[in-house]
Amino acid sequence: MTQTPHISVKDLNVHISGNHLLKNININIPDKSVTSIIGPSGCGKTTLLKSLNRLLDDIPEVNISGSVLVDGEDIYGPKTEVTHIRKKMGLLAQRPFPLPMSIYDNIAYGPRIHGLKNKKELNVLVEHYLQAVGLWEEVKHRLHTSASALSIGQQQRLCLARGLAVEPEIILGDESTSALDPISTKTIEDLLIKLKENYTIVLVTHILRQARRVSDFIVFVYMGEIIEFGPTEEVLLNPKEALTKDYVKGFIS
Ligand SMILES: Nc1ncnc2c1ncn2[C@@H]1O[C@H](COP(=O)(O)OP(=O)(O)OP(=O)(O)O)[C@@H](O)[C@H]1O
Repeated sequence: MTQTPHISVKDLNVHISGNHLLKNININIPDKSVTSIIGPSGCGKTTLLKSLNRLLDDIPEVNISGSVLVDGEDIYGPKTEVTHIRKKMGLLAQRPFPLPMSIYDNIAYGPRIHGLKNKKELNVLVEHYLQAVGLWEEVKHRLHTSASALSIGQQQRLCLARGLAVEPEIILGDESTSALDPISTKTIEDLLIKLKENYTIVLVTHILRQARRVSDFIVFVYMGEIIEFGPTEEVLLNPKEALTKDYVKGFIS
């Protein structure tokens, strides 16, 4: 793989309540590209994604060993602060969760927490990130109305904009289009393809066609193990491993 890794996972093992959910995970996730994690239900896709920004920490009876290097820094290192790690990553969940406030305040929320108070600068920033997700024209006349009045697809783009406004380097998406209609799904997919110019993107998806449309690289996970990792066309059209072949042909689901 020629691209520089942005995230390097080394010998990662995750146990929850004694169950070995991720087994000896080793992977270099390339910078400024889309990597999709695919695999059957319950194979550990979301667990792997969550391990990348320490979202597993709060689970009772979790045991994590190995390392996840982001920009060369081990996020599980004893001196690493979780807030510092999370600031680098924006998470787009399955369903949009706009904050119970206006469209404007949703975007301004993160920058305000980080100390930005100047109204003009906030205005510029709110417009910039709403433009970035293609929402500006749709909402510019109602910025101070409640975000919850937006459609689900618009809310998901708002959540993406809210995440981008704290200037992460990495976007993590967990089945981020599963609650959306086909048009909103396409809008989010097109946005992710555009955003990879500036961000490293890691997605979990169970939709193979989506993985093919948006990803540069595919990780196929089966029963907590990485079976195959490589460029999208190779893994989906010409897989090396028998298990991957069975999965892409629909023999295992
Ligand atoms: N907090 C938890 N406590 C106990 N078991 C868990 C927990 N989180 C996940 N698991 C178990 O870990 C396994 C992997 O779950 P995970 O959500 O990572 O799979 P997945 O591949 O994302 O599945 P799906 O496609 O169905 O969302 C499953 O057997 C699940 O029940």
